[in-house]
Amino acid sequence: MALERTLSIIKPDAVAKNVIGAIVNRFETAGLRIVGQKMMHLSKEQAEGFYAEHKERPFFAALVEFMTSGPIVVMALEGEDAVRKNREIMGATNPQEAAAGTLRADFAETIDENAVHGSDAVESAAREIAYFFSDEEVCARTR
Ligand SMILES: Nc1ncnc2c1ncn2[C@@H]1O[C@@H]2COP(=O)(O)O[C@H]2[C@H]1O
Repeated sequence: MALERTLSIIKPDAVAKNVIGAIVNRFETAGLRIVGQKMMHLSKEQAEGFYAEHKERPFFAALVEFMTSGPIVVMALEGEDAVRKNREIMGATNPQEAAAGTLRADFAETIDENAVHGSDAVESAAREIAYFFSDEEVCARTR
């Protein structure tokens, strides 16, 4: 299985609930390693740019408003099969459909405020990591 990197965002609702550590613990327990991490408060332009693929969707304005409503934690996660593993840990986009024990089942109530984001493919992961992190801010694990 391939060593991959993926982008994870702990969204403003989850940061407000003070569950950053609980969420990070799920990733680490599953064998994913944090190779980049920072807290940010996105500007409208940063949020619009990150979610540009959704700009024609009816929920776009609400999504940008939500993602700029408070700080977020962005992380580059590394591990075997990291993209799929992250998505499995997160659960379905809509928390009402998320499997028991997943982050969205445990920490989110609505599809609009669903606690976490994760890249959906290796290609989008590379783009999304580069959106938030410079090369120097992603640190290969050397031990
Ligand atoms: N109908 C919808 N389909 C997909 N995403 C939605 C929808 N409504 C709101 N969203 C939000 O838009 C976000 C886009 O990507 P995320 O994985 O961050 O999580 C998604 C949801 O929080």
